[in-house]
Amino acid sequence: MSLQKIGFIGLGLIGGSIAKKLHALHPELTMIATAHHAETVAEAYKEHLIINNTPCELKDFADCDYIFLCTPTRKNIEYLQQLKDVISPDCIITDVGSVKTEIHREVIRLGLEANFIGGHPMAGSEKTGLSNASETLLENAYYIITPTTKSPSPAVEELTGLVRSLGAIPLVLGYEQHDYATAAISHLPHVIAYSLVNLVRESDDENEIMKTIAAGGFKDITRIASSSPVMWENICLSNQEQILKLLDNYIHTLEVMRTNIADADSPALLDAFTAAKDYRDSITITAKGALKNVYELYLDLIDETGGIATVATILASNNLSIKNIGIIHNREFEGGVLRLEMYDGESLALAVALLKKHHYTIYER
Ligand SMILES: NC(=O)C1=CN([C@@H]2O[C@H](COP(=O)(O)OP(=O)(O)OC[C@H]3O[C@@H](n4cnc5c(N)ncnc54)[C@H](O)[C@@H]3O)[C@@H](O)[C@H]2O)C=CC1
Ligand SMILES: O=C(O)C(=O)Cc1ccc(O)cc1
Repeated sequence: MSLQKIGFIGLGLIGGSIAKKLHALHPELTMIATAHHAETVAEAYKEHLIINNTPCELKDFADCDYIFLCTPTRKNIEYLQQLKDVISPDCIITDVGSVKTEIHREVIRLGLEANFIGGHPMAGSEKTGLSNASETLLENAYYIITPTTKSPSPAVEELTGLVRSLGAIPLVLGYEQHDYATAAISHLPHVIAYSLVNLVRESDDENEIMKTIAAGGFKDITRIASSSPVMWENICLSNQEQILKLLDNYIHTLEVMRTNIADADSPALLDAFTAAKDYRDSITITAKGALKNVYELYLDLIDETGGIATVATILASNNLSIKNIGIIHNREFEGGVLRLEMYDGESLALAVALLKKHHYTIYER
């Protein structure tokens, strides 16, 4: 590719994953980075991702074609001001932050619109840091791109191509539209998960009975409460306005739910639960959802030696590669099932058909 030098400010889960994939694709690319912890930079150097073994100074970013801002949202904004006087005229600064309006407003205030294109990969997890970064993290995930009114079209096309080369699905959106949507599908759920965990923490007794018996449902909806507190404090303040709007609506929904439970209003409860179930069930595993697509199936494993090998052989002999495999034991699948993850929707459909032909019971979701 024509790009020669890429700089990273922040090299954690997201910055690290982008750097790892770019390095795998283009080992000749020169990459540099700075991060809060010098060890992160040293580690990235050891992995041959970057050419500096101690954190760069900002002046080192002067000849970068692209600079990826990959720190918490409010920190990214602080870097804009400092980069303004450093970057070359053709440099594109892009960020991966979860909120877009605030950074776009700062870009406009600083007159940096011709040098900025916003970005937000809709992939990630509750984990942090370079050690959890992976070159496959962004595969099949939407990557939202928010150009400014002055972002050069060739640069937008180039970034779109770069995003595609990371294995992600580029989607251009306006920054305000982005922030309302992500407040609903990402930011509010994190606020709810953190609050629910705190409610249980405060309600538990000294023997921690609640914690001990916490089952799949609680764990499913609170996994994201293990996310980085600093990152989420930043997001809540960066997208305060949109989160508050949706939080108010959500509090109202909870009040209605409370009234229906207090009034023992069965029809109202059934209506609410059925509407939610129908909508949730319509978010299929193969549809391009907001987050990374997972092409998975579950099957009852025949309880015999070599059971997993038999399944793997059926798939392999039909040229189907398994991306991930594991045994699940939980209440939902009482006997335990085998979980298989395939690379794409077509492979998933073929795998389902083949295994059904071999009389396996398949569960899709
Ligand atoms: N974690 C996730 O699932 C996703 C996160 N994001 C966004 O990506 C950005 C980075 O998040 P993660 O990579 O998950 O976080 P992380 O905690 O894994 O990494 C953050 C990186 O920023 C560095 N950093 C923090 N403060 C700094 C400072 N003042 N100067 C220089 N470096 C600093 C840290 O040293 C670390 O390298 C955030 O803006 C977040 O909103 C976007 C999509 C998904
Ligand atoms: O862990 C999860 O399920 C996430 O929701 C990850 C995530 C966190 C922040 C984002 O801006 C986008 C994705």
